[in-house]
Amino acid sequence: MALVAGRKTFAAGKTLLLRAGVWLGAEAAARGGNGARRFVSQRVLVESDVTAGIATIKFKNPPVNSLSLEFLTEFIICLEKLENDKTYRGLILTSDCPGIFSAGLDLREMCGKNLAHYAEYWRAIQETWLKLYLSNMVLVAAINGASPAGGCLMALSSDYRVLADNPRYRIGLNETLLGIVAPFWFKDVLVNTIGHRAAEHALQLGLLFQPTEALQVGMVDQVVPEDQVQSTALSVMTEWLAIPDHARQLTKSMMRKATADNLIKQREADIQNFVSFVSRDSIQKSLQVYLEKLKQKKH
Ligand SMILES: CCCCC/C=C\CCC/C=C/CC(=O)SCCNC(=O)CCNC(=O)[C@H](O)C(C)(C)COP(=O)(O)OP(=O)(O)OC[C@H]1O[C@@H](n2cnc3c(N)ncnc32)[C@H](O)[C@@H]1OP(=O)(O)O
Repeated sequence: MALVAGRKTFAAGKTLLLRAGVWLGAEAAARGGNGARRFVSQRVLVESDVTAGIATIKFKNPPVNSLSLEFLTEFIICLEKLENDKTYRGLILTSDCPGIFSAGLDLREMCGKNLAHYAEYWRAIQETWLKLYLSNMVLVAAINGASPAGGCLMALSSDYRVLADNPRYRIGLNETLLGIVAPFWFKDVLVNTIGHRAAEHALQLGLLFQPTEALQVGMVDQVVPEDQVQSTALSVMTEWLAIPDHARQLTKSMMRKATADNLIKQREADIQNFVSFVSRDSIQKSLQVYLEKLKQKKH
């Protein structure tokens, strides 16, 4: 396994510094005789079935799989490796943390940091979304836990969503509850998924849906017993992979390009918007209060 510190070039000629310890290793991990491979990085586990052409990424950033800059850096590298390796036609996204798919953006990346950090962080968020949303692979989200805000966006960016039937696993874009605003491209993805009226309602109220409600509103495609999430994701994947790649990929691109282009053409302005929004005193205060509430919940 190779541990490196280096630079990763992102779109718009910008760079994101890779933190020491990020896995870039080639297929260092175990390679079984049955075509199964397992890549190991610190926060992102990649298991793959080479024969089936299916990889599974398991988020492993305890306690809540928050989308920290370090997590995003590893995640983007894994996605790029899979995307560029024509062995893989399908990717399942799921969590290695019991009960949590992802808690969304890491609030600590948005609090008490300098402007350059906010800009770097937001660029990584944009990059992650663009890579997920425009992936040539079939993406199936096997949602095995709570999935608020940025966690919900990751699921919504997949082609199909299977959610575990557990009332504690709520999913939605709850930004307004934190006193912040979901950016326009989060909103666009939600509108594309559940329609304008339902999205307006959900976004203004910051609704987090229980599984049956999420199914009803169209935020997820299937709700299944918890122990069947992975097997269902796999059988959905098999169905989708039966479609010729070129036809499916062109269709996916036709459906998604305009939404992605909307961000691509104004990436820098979007970063500046985020930086000036999040660095306001009032927003910093709201985020701190929210984080404090999360901490106190336990006591
Ligand atoms: C007009 C122009 C507008 C432009 C604006 C542009 C952008 C602004 C908007 C940016 C978009 C943001 C999207 C987001 O993703 S914001 C993040 C939203 N996330 C949440 O609200 C989730 C919060 N967390 C929870 O609800 C729960 O933690 C849970 C995920 C349901 C899990 O519950 P539980 O298992 O009970 O765990 P705890 O609550 O006890 O948490 C354990 C531990 O983790 C910390 N933590 C939780 N969530 C986060 C997080 N998102 N970031 C950082 N840390 C988190 C929590 O504080 C606990 O820490 P301690 O162990 O230290 O107490």
